[in-house]
Amino acid sequence: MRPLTFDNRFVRELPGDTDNVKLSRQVYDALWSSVTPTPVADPRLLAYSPEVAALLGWQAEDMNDPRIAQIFGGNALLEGMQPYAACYGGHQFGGWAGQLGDGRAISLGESVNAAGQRWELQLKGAGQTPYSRRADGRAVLRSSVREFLCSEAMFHLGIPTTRALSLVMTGDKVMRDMLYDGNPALEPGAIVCRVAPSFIRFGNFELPAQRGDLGLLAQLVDFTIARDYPELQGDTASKRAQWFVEVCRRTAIMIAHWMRVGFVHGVMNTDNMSILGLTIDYGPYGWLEDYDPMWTPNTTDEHGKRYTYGQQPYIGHWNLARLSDALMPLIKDSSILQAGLQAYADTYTETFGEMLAAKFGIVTLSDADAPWINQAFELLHKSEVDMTLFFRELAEIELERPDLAVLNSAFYRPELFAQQRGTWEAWLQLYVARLQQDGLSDQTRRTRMNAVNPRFVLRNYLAQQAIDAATEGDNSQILALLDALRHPYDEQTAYAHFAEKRPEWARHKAGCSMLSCSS
Ligand SMILES: Nc1ncnc2c1ncn2[C@@H]1O[C@H](COP(=O)(O)OP(=O)(O)OP(=O)(O)O)[C@@H](O)[C@H]1O
Ligand SMILES: [Mg+2]
Repeated sequence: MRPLTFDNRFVRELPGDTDNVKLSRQVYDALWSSVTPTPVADPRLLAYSPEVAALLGWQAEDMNDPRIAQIFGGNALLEGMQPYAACYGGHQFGGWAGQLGDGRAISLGESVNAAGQRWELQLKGAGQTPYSRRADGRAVLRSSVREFLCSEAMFHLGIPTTRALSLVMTGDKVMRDMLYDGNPALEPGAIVCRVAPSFIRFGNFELPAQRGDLGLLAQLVDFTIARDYPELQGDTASKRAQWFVEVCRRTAIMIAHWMRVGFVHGVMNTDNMSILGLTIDYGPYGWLEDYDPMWTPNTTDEHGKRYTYGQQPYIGHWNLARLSDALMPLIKDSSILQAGLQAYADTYTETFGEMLAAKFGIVTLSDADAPWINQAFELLHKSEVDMTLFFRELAEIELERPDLAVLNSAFYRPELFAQQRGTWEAWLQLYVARLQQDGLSDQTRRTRMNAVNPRFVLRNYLAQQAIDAATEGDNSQILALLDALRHPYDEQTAYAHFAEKRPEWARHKAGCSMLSCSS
């Protein structure tokens, strides 16, 4: 196996915990604790991402080395790794939750590849840390398969995200109450190795701010700017101001992409918001099937409906406002923070507007387009239409012979389509008239639309089928899905079965239509 070069700036430049016990506790005056992964019984590599391996400088022969399962199962370290768990807090479901920290994520080190790119490696489910609270620090197979596949699916969809290098089954069992209904059971354990330039979250800044530790806060802010935003220029105050605006901008772009593809994060607490604007923590996430802005996959949020699809742009703003509260004692000038929040709103509106235009195959949207676009979304909701299939098939409309039949496969309930047929026909006329104004050929429009409207997303039931097979010892579906999701905008007829709408059996099944945070 080719060696990796490590340059562990986070632990080298920032203060760490002086106490070396794993015991769950409050950690002050420090941003991390040194902690090694807890060994597992029989680590086996179930899958890996060749693209992420390549980022590190590894090829198939490196990944086939038996030491890979040992390292990414937490039983061995590579030369240069300095494992640690980060100390952070967060607002969860709208309230301040105090210290949280990496309860089960252990960063192994910051590898620097031949091109000079920094990729931090982090195990999720590697055992207890000082931040585990009352939990075991482990992760189950089902949640690890979901994290592994979705990280890579999101990347290939063009969405900023943490990546996943490997999926290792540990050979140990983990006790979980999957539905939080008082029926805990043993499940197979697994570990994902995630990869990102940085795993710093909004919550890393909030915790020292809440504790009034301005020195620590300033150190972390200036470290983040120096390591992760090296392009920012100027004196310290100016860099901090530009940085906050940039964090806001990136967060807006990330969330606009989620809305474009129908991704619902499910648990947008501030400890799950990356300072780089990357999608992080693939827990109870889900993909919209029938279009419903009020849908959330997270059973914990079933009644609160805080983290539904439609709320995400607003929650992004709310979370940035909490980050801005944390930075206020440091940045002091509220107009700077206000400018950042305004940049969030403006960037979101502009980016999502462009995406919406592209999704419908329109060159540029204007206010005059609002009525027919709003009507389209109302109809999608009322008629129970699959969002992904709708936009993909909409590209097949021909201006000379517009025919609603191209959309047939997107309807979950044909009887609703039949009932609302007149409204749909009227809408189609408006849409076609609007397309004619742009004068694009059918072919040009189709190509443009298919570049932003995926054929393949990680449908909730597909992930569950891959999990069920893996639990029986068959990883072939994980590999097939990983492969299909590599080219989400291509037709890939060989994978047509992964593009089908949710089957009826999955409508109310756990793991397919609803997920708890238990993982
Ligand atoms: N130390 C832990 N051990 C086992 N399970 C945990 C632990 N910490 C969190 N979890 C599980 O994960 C759920 C979500 O927790 P949280 O958002 O803190 O982070 P996470 O999912 O562990 O990981 P990350 O944000 O790093 O992706 C919790 O409801 C719990 O089920
Ligand atoms: Mg989390």
